[in-house]
Amino acid sequence: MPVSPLVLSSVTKRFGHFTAVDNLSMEVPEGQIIGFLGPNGAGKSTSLRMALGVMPPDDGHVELFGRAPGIEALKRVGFLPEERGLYKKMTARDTITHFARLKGLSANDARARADELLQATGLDEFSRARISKLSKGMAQKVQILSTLAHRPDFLILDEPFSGLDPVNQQALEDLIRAEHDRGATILFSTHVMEHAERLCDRIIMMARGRKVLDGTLAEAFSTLGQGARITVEPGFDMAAALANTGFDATRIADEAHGDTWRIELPRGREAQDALRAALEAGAPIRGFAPDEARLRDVFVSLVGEADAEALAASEAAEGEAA
Ligand SMILES: Nc1ncnc2c1ncn2[C@@H]1O[C@H](COP(=O)(O)OP(=O)(O)OP(=O)(O)O)[C@@H](O)[C@H]1O
Repeated sequence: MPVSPLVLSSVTKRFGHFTAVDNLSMEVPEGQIIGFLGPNGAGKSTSLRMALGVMPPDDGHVELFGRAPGIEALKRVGFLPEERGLYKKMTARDTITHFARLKGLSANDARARADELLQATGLDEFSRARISKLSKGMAQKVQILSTLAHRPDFLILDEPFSGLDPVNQQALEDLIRAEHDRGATILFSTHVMEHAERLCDRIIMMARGRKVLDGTLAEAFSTLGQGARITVEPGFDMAAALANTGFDATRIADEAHGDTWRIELPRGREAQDALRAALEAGAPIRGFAPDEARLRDVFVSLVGEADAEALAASEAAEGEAA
């Protein structure tokens, strides 16, 4: 049996009276891409810091490649922290070379690897530019390349997509797939569920320090029954309107043009039946579609509206920052 790169067993972390991570157990098996999901403040970064041994848990224990986190295991890890930061006066090439050397590559190998990565990601013409001259997104790409320069067996990326524009987000998805094809195991945190939907073998969802889901994408979607989506004028309470019809409604998005509700379909009833019930209940309908479940719907259905609002707030904060 191969040793899993990471196992957390009943790990808890408190800050004063506040429990940031509550009795978390999770495993990252070799060769998988795992998405670690949840809104800001869910406890993702704290869990990753404990995984690396940067912060000891108050309870429970951590195994990185089968042992308590230590120097040998950490050589096999590439970690992108949430706090970004590079030496501003170094060039892009020297930065990547420097990090690769710190992790044990020879000077020649490190430089060759820096050149290869800069070329593969379209940054070769900036290879001799100082970090201070690069855009924020480009500097972040250089930091990501520095994280994987030593060809780590295990990549731990804390919010790697945050701060990148859509083109660079796509490029990063491609890079993660390429690293996976090279044989790396990958754990990345995000509050943007769509990246996980496209990339992951498995996902682990967190809310308020607790794990709320751990499984394959198919398993995640199977927690939702069949459904329909109905968009109504803002403010209309679909849950109340359908209260006696046998359909459960959860608001999944509120936008200027209307509120979208997901209607859970009991066995044997169709999306059209839900539409009919909504019309009979006087709903001011603006849109209707049989449901194509998304991961964020799984999250909302598992954690309820309060945490769903926290997720929406994280996404909004990201939009402002980008
Ligand atoms: N060193 C600390 N001292 C006190 N509270 C902390 C500390 N680190 C984290 N917290 C709190 O623990 C909670 C979990 O934070 P954490 O950073 O792990 O969440 P997260 O899911 O990674 O979200 P984010 O993306 O915002 O970092 C938050 O409420 C945060 O304020």
